[in-house]
Amino acid sequence: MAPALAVSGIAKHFGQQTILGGIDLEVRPGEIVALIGPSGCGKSTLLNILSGLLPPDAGHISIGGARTTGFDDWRRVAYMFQEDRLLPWRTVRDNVSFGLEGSAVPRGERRRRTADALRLVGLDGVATAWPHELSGGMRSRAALARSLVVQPAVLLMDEPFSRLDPQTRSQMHDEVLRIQADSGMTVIFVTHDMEEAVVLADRIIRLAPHPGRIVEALEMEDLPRPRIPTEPEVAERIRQLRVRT
Ligand SMILES: Nc1ncnc2c1ncn2[C@@H]1O[C@H](COP(=O)(O)OP(=O)(O)OP(=O)(O)O)[C@@H](O)[C@H]1O
Repeated sequence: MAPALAVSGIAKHFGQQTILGGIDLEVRPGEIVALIGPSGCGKSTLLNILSGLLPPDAGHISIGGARTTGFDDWRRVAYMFQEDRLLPWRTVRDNVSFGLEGSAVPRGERRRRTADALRLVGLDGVATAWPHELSGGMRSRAALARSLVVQPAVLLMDEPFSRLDPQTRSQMHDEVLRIQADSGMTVIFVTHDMEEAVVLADRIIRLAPHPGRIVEALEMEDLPRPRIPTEPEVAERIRQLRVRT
């Protein structure tokens, strides 16, 4: 099967600085990949390139086996940012349906998909609430629903849960794993939280700076799920990862 996402020779420069110096990566359909590495090594830059927001200076990206050529190729790639970016003047439902704005999806289908996405994250009861009425965890769910409404083949997340308290963060991890298992979508996320990396990822990719490059890929598939961070085997993986970074 073709990789869900493949990048080859991706490079990016800002001024004189080489931020990414030739990244090669293949992610298979349904895989969950964590990108880790020290601050400034180019994780967000790589995610911005994978999302189609930022053009690379060299290299190319394929989605589902097809080389990307234009905006439309990224239709089924969703991007969840560190901040939830909810629009305060829109209800929860209208924030979620915003994910489909500008797409060719007809109105009835939009309504249906929005309701499905809200149900999937457990927010169907607060569809008409305003963002300021929501808790941090609910805002995060709304942001996730806005990403899911496009029915993404690939979900990119840049430290999406870093602002949540540990308990809510752990609930969001369960949600992501449940939704991934149901949908089969591919997930690539950036994190500084080694516990998050171990609990979620099938593979952990470590980057190093100057220039940003991949230095290690750790297969995690041998670690049984569900992964409870306090269980000895899981705790040991987290500890090993912390020592390495
Ligand atoms: N638009 C830009 N213009 C100039 N330099 C930039 C730009 N965006 C990022 N950089 C620089 O590129 C480098 C990599 O930034 P990036 O945000 O990708 O790193 P990161 O690994 O995600 O860091 P963090 O973990 O702190 O989020 C940094 O040195 C940053 O200052």
